[in-house]
Amino acid sequence: MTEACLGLPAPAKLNLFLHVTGRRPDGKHLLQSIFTLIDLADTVDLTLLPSGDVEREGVLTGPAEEDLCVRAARLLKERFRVGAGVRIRLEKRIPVGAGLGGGSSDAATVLIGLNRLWNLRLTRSELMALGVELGADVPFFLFGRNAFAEGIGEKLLPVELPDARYRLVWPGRGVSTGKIFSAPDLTRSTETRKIAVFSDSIRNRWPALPGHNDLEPVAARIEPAVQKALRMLSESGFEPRMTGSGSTVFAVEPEGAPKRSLNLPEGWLEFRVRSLPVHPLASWLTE
Ligand SMILES: C[C@@](CO)(OP(=O)(O)O)[C@H](O)COP(=O)(O)OP(=O)(O)OC[C@H]1O[C@@H](n2ccc(N)nc2=O)[C@H](O)[C@@H]1O
Ligand SMILES: Nc1ncnc2c1ncn2[C@@H]1O[C@H](COP(=O)(O)OP(=O)(O)O)[C@@H](O)[C@H]1O
Repeated sequence: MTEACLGLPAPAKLNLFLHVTGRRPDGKHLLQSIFTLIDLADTVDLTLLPSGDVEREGVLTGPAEEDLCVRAARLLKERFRVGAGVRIRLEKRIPVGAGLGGGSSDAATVLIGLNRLWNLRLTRSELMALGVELGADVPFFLFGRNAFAEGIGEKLLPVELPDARYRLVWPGRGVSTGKIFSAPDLTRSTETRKIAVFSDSIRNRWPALPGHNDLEPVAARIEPAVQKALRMLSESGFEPRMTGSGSTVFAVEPEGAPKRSLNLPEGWLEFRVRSLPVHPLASWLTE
């Protein structure tokens, strides 16, 4: 029997490094990156509605057409001519526009949950092909485990990462991904490297992170709070890096290091998180 109500996790991600290696003919940027899942998560509640409506509740107040949960549900409903509907209740913990992939992860969780609630029996790769229509990070969350990414993030290979604790600082505001990618001073031609170069570096040099984030200097220029967050973590003895297009900065927290909180400006947030080896819903994804 199919459940009529599901309460599901949507974990955040970090980009351990992010290289911009070129552009596609449509202007989107080609990347190389390692994505890791972390245990900071939103909760998505899905309730089956026989009426066929897609309804939403929660803290996001923008137009429903821009809500990635609603867009994910409507995409599935229209593509597979589903008669049933859903009420989506979102409990948001992942800051918005933070480079933590919260919206993409929420959308991926909606796809995974509705696949079950609406009894669609779509495979992981079918869900990933739908997911990339919603955003470049969505396929990663449907892939279900830590990954080396190429293309715009849709070409994924599994990668083994050490179990790690990370310290995150969200500097009180988000940054726009579009603004970062359209900046004239963005480096767009970092040389493409083989995945082995990055995995060897992780094996031999951890907790030092491989590579760098090409989006970091641009975000730090556009949003001085990002620069300040990097400086604060660095002055506290960490080796900070920005995730994705920002605004969150993070650092590997060495095992056994003192757990002192940072003295952050008002409105900023600090998170201590652990890496996840697999997505909490990985067992719901079938080949
Ligand atoms: C940078 C990354 C890395 O994980 O994540 P975030 O930091 O946003 O979480 C992603 O590539 C974010 O991809 P995605 O989430 O699809 O970006 P969107 O907000 O849809 O993109 C906003 C705009 O940025 C540009 N864009 C985005 C992705 C890309 N690979 N090249 C681009 O040029 C496009 O002009 C797009 O219209
Ligand atoms: N469920 C959602 N959670 C967060 N942001 C969402 C969601 N649905 C739509 N958005 C929009 O997506 C944009 C990117 O949000 P988010 O995924 O949090 O950031 P990032 O891409 O930096 O990781 C925001 O501008 C926000 O308005």
